[in-house]
Amino acid sequence: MESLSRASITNPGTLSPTSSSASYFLFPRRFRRSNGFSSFSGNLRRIVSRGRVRAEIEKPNAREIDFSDPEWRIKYQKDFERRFNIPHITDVFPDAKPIPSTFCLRMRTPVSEDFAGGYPSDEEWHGYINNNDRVLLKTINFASPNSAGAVCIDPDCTWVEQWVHRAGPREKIYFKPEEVKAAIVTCGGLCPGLNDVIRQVVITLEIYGVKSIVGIPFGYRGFSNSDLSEMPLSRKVVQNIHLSGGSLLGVSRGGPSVSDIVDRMQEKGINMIFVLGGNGTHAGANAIHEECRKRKLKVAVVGVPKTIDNDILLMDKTFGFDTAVEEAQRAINSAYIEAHSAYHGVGIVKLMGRHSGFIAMHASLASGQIDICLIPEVPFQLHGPHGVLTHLKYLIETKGSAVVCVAEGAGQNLLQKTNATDASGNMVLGDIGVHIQQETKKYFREIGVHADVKYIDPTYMIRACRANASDGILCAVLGQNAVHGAFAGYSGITVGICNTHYVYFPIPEVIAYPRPVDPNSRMWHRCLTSTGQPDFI
Ligand SMILES: Nc1ncnc2c1ncn2[C@@H]1O[C@H](COP(=O)(O)OP(=O)(O)O)[C@@H](O)[C@H]1O
Ligand SMILES: O=P(O)(O)OC[C@H]1O[C@](O)(COP(=O)(O)O)[C@@H](O)[C@@H]1O
Ligand SMILES: [Mg+2]
Repeated sequence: MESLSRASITNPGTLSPTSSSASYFLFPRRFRRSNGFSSFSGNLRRIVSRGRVRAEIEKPNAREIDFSDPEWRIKYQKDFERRFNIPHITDVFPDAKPIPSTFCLRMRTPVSEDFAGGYPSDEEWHGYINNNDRVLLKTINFASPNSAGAVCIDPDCTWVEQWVHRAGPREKIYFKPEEVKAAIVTCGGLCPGLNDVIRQVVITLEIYGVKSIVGIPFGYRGFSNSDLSEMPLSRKVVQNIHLSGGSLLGVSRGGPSVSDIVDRMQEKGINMIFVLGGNGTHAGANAIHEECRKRKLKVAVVGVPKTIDNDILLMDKTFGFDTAVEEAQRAINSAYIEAHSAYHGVGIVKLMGRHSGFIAMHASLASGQIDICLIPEVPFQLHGPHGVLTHLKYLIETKGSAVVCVAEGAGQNLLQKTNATDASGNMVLGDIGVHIQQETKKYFREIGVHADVKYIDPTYMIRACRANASDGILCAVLGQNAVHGAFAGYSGITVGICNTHYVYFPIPEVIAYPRPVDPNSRMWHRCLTSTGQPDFI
């Protein structure tokens, strides 16, 4: 099978160091891991003053910013508005005429059982949102770059309003429901909540009156394998799917080229596609959107970010993350009980997080049972006087037991590189959990101290769970908003939650690089306060 060609994502240039009070540097090399994204480098910066990290500098815009220009703030805002503008069908079809929305809130029960004729309604008001509604992206006005967790644009941390588009149903729509053939595809790894999103997309499409809804089996691969046929979807089919984990449609990595996908879409007459997946899937979705524009096809491509790793930029969180953190508690608690009940017990739990340690950080904080939390963003040594193993010895001597939580992408510099990639082009990581387990056993054997080491890897058990209540709600809102976005005529967008409000983002802005845990953030500080761990460098 031909491998999917990589979309090129705009690389947002560099920020010019214009202030004498601060110097700028890029995040160290470890933040520039290759995951197949051409643009994942050099976007995160920090202000350093007298060797100390003060604030994190925001991703700059495409042009260099000259902070000595009195107009820089206005210019930045204008550029921000341009970057976060969401692509619309009328960009390519200026003559496209909108029609009044068929989405309605108050409905009468349809006469037939199939719901596909849409729901009759007598009501005039349906809770539409205005196209010009906006949501504030950043809500803290940092008074100083020294304020903990400060994220700044300039060295003085000037307040700059950044507005993004509010999600929701619009009064006017750009697709006639009877002319829509909608498809849903789920790509990448599993994540709790996929079925919840599929369900809401289908239900909402039916409310608009769409009759033709299909699921593409096994991710983008479903577009190329002739033995995989599309799955007809309706409210009846999806009614109970959220009661189990996984994806009704199946998932996969790799697949056909973007041009082949769009060929298949044309053959099948698909003009609305909902793409559920992580940063790789979204890169694909954006490339599909671009290809449709190039071919002058009136197609809406809308993403719903899916990743338990929570590594999509600018969002409060992605669906499935809460469930993953909650489910991780069971593994951590087991590790704690094992360690606590053994003489000199050491429990080690590995959690997912290829580039980002969000699950490990939140699960450690939530459990209150973790002594050492190791994440990809914070380097550590195992050996030596400041290493993890020396601290484990100290914990065993003082507390009698210890529990370690490690994210799968942590400490990769300590392992032999495999240089292998999966079908999607993601680096295959070395197993840091097994490595720490082996090194811990070896270390205590060598120093002649008894240690009872137990290792738990619950990663696939966590991923296969059904969504918890809070993720269930998030999935429902995101699924509904994805459909509203498509009908409103937007394409190349994705949905997200931002300061508890729901928004549309242009895809490239949220996948420019995998969102990392900021070691300068309050949340990481809180995690350190909870574990009481020292630096391991
Ligand atoms: N840069 C890219 N351009 C186009 N498609 C991509 C790109 N990166 C990944 N994909 C495709 O997206 C799908 C999912 O990607 P993957 O990285 O495995 O998962 P995720 O979307 O969860 O990050 C795969 O079918 C893969 O081939
Ligand atoms: O074994 P698989 O299916 O490749 O999945 C492993 C990966 O899945 C993840 O949980 C999520 O990855 P995606 O967001 O790409 O689906 C990663 O943390 C992990 O490396
Ligand atoms: Mg990914």
